[in-house]
Amino acid sequence: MSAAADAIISVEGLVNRFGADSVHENLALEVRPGEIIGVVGGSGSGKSVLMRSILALQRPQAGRIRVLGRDALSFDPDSRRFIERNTGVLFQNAALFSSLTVLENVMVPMKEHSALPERVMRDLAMMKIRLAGLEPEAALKLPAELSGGMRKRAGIARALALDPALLFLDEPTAGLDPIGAAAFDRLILSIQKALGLTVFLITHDLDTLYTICDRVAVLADRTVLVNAPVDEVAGVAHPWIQEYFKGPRGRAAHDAQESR
Ligand SMILES: Nc1ncnc2c1ncn2[C@@H]1O[C@H](COP(=O)(O)OP(=O)(O)OP(=O)(O)O)[C@@H](O)[C@H]1O
Repeated sequence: MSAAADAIISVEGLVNRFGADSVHENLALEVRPGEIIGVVGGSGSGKSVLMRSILALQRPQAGRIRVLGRDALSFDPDSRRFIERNTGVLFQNAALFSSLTVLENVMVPMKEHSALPERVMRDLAMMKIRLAGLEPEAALKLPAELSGGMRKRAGIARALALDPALLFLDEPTAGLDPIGAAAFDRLILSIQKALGLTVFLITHDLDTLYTICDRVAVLADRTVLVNAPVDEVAGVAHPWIQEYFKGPRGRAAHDAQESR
């Protein structure tokens, strides 16, 4: 079987343009089952647009996108539902419903996609809340009553509500202090291992790349320049890559990994 056939996400020939602005031209990306792929690139390089295209929240001008063996750009409602049912997403601001408690937020996808009795949904939602590292008391709180880190954990619990095969995380450690960010990295890794998930992770956080990502895809020049293990990527002779990985923060993250 070819690598493309093995891929859990496969993107080919992707084109995204907004008016005269071209964001992606002939972009290709493959994500393998069970890996954590870190997606990096400068601000405005099109990381979120790529994630939104894969999730069919945004229609590209051209390209083929397959997710879990289905055509992600198909209008067929069964394919759409299958992908939605098997995909969890943590958006940048966690995007929780502000008038619902954490527990109710986690139950939203269950109510939409399953016919389980309310009591069973509650028990399952409590399991996800614990899995995301929240105390059970957090379940009855509103998002506004939580810290930023706890809101992200609540967002993870909701993303895991339907036991997805694929988890999308948009800058999960943004806005967290370094200790909170390191704890969140550990959480992502432990959940990924426990559940055998494939994780698509947009980040600017070099520590995240070095500590938990199996491969790193760099978006630059409107395409994926390279998709490889972090040490290989850091050696690629491209101005943005060199500035990012060999600048003071990149060197510190690399040295921290070496001393682990
Ligand atoms: N709906 C839209 N309409 C017009 N332009 C858009 C739209 N969505 C994104 N863009 C543009 O596409 C480009 C890529 O945006 P995107 O949000 O994907 O960047 P990013 O790599 O995620 O950036 P950041 O790291 O700052 O979050 C930007 O120039 C942005 O202004």
